[in-house]
Amino acid sequence: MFKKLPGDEAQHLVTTTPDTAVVFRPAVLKTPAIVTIVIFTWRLLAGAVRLLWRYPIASLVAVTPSALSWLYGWQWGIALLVLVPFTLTAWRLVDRASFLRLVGWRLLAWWRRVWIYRRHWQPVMIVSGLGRHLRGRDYLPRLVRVTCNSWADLVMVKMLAGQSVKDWSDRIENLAHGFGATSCRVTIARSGRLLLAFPRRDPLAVPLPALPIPAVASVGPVEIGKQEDGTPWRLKVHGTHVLVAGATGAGKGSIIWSTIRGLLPAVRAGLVQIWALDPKLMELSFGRDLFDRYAADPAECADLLEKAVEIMQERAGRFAGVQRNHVPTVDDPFVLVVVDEVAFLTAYQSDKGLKLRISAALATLTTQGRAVGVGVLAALQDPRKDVLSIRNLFPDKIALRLDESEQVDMVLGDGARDRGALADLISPQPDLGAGIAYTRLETSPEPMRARVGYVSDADIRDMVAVFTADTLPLTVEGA
Ligand SMILES: Nc1ncnc2c1ncn2[C@@H]1O[C@H](COP(=O)(O)OP(=O)(O)OP(=O)(O)O)[C@@H](O)[C@H]1O
Repeated sequence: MFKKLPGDEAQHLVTTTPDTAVVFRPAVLKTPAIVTIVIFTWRLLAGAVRLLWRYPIASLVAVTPSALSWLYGWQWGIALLVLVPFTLTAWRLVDRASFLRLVGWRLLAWWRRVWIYRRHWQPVMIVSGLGRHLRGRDYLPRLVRVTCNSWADLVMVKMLAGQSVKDWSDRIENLAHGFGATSCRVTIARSGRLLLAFPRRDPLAVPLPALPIPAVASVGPVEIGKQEDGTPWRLKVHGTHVLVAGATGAGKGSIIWSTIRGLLPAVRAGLVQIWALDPKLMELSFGRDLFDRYAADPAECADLLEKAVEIMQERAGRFAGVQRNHVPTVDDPFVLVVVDEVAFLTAYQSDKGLKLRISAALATLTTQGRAVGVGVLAALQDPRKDVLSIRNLFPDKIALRLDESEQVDMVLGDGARDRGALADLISPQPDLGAGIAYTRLETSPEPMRARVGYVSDADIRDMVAVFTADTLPLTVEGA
């Protein structure tokens, strides 16, 4: 309220340098007290109206006990003060979900707005360079609204005129630390307005066990883990191609196995075939019985990829002019080509002939396969362009823990790290960071943080056991 006015600065300009003959003192005009009183009264009234307008319920809660005491006696005011928290606690115990939706998150948002964001807004904006202090006056972006959900505070901000989204995305670390959060995600709400997400807690801090094998045979997005907001992480594999990049031990195996696990009933029903390429001879050999085709030797891998291209071209010829999208059936199942450590077959392949054949087949599959029901799920450790030149042919990408910050944009596309995909900062400790990933889907530029379930060796053995014993559920989606 007691902001410095521009005139206040002038009072301190008293003289020039001591040895000069010219001394000047700016004229200071005394403002009559009544003008100051009117200004402050006006500000007080405007503030009260604004408060009522923005927080009608909170204002009502604050005003009602005083009004009751004044009208009917203090006992009524006290009774209300006891009754309201009692009722709210009872409501929370009986129906937590409706309490949180209607009251809990609003109260929390109000409290966090006042205690965290309003209190620290001015220093954080000035120090981070998002606000300006010019001639005694602060020019700050406006804090429009704070809302809360189960995992984060969502802060709507009106940028200063002339600011760009990049000015904000370059300062996500300043914002996160300034407001006491571990990270900050920036999204555009509408022209001139941004939505900043500050996670309050990390629902992905604890490893997730492997998800149960679904009861229904479906090729639809496969549930493989949990997203940061607590909702299931569903990975689409039919109708797209997915590239998974991560340093060694980041959890690439978990993504591959969780996807296979989710597709298992559909494989049993004949709607999906999984073709596995395992040049490292480690990851996929474990579940060989689950795959329709399996290759480890580079020459066999080249043959297998060319076979997939053949099926793709045969289907393309048959579907031309008849159907534009593939519907999985027993006659034309969805073929998922899973490649573990694709760079072994491309960049690190010493046989030039094989390397050319494999790269050409992969490029053909990733450019033409999705409409005819042939998809590629490829994992790699090193996302540099020379390691995998066809990186951009994968519409959907997943970045697990990466070694360097520059690799994030290589995998997820330009600007992904600035928007909050801090894949290089994921903990290398397996229980804290393995399986945590940022994904960027073809349909959305915003990176999403999630953790995949951990499919252990015992889980894979169980999968093979139920699959070979034919004890999987065989309910087909939509049947
Ligand atoms: N989803 C997960 N949740 C928790 N821990 C995990 C998860 N996935 C993997 N881990 C842990 O990380 C270790 C390494 O995982 P994994 O072998 O899948 O990584 P990778 O990226 O495939 O490594 P590499 O490139 O060396 O094959 C596992 O032994 C396990 O302890």
